[in-house]
Amino acid sequence: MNAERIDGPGDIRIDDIPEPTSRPVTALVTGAGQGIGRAIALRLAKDGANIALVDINNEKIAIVAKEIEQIGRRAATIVADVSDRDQIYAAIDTAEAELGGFDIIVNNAGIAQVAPISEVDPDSVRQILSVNVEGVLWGIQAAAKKFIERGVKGKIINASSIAGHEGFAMLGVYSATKFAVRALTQSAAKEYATHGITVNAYCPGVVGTDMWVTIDERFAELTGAEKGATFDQFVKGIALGRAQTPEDVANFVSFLAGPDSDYMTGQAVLIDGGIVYR
Ligand SMILES: NC(=O)C1=CN([C@@H]2O[C@H](COP(=O)(O)OP(=O)(O)OC[C@H]3O[C@@H](n4cnc5c(N)ncnc54)[C@H](O)[C@@H]3O)[C@@H](O)[C@H]2O)C=CC1
Ligand SMILES: CC(=O)C(C)=O
Repeated sequence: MNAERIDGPGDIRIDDIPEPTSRPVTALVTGAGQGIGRAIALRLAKDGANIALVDINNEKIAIVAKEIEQIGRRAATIVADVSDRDQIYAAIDTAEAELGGFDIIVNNAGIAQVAPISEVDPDSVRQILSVNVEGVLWGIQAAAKKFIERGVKGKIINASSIAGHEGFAMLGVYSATKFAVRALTQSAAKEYATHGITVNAYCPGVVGTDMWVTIDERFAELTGAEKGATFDQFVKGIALGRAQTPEDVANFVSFLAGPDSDYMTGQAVLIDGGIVYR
């Protein structure tokens, strides 16, 4: 038997199994100041990446930067609003200049809106569309341009939600933005595949972050529910029986950012403990 061959069917050679990436990669994470974005930034740093932390909140990303330095990776803090296209392009330039590369973008920043459809108004709709949809769109566009310019087979990873697979009462506009993220993910995957760029999305369920505190408070105002009751009710609907942690999401994003997902593109994967089944 050829010593380089692995027993079993097929024609796999040991040499064909990829080595883990040998150089540190640079990942840019938006909404990295807290919650899911912070957990993703820390996890990707543990995986070996240097991290560009993008957020509108400077104090929060400064704290996360210190945590990343404790892990032994480098961090750049970049204050930018994802809804502003120029700021996203500038953020990527800064990340590349400060960290010496740019390989992965996680378009994580997002905001929630809780309102019945009968009450939504044009300003609030424009605001959530600009952050959750335009923010992801500009991130995809700017990252893909840079990857193509540099010949990098980069990874684009977007935040959708269970609400991107199913419309929820009082979350209609939010749900619409997260369906839109799935559409952008699929279209971009098709447009950029020939450059070796992959585009995927993660769809969390009920994650105990500040976003859910706000959602719960707003449900309480609108429905008269006790504070905490809406969150508890959503958690009761989770097959695995507990709320999701930001780290549960980050574990999956680590897979999307790493070489094991190289043959996957255009997918928006539910990682929700069993709430929505598709
Ligand atoms: N918390 C949850 O249960 C779920 C969250 N998601 C999505 O995951 C993503 C992260 O959510 P969380 O960590 O829970 O939110 P969060 O509200 O705890 O944190 C969001 C972060 O994004 C930043 N941010 C907000 N607007 C921004 C803008 N225009 N530009 C740059 N940064 C901005 C905030 O300053 C904050 O640091 C969002 O896209 C959200 O829609 C999806 C499914 C479930
Ligand atoms: C916050 C979120 O994405 C929900 C309620 O699905």
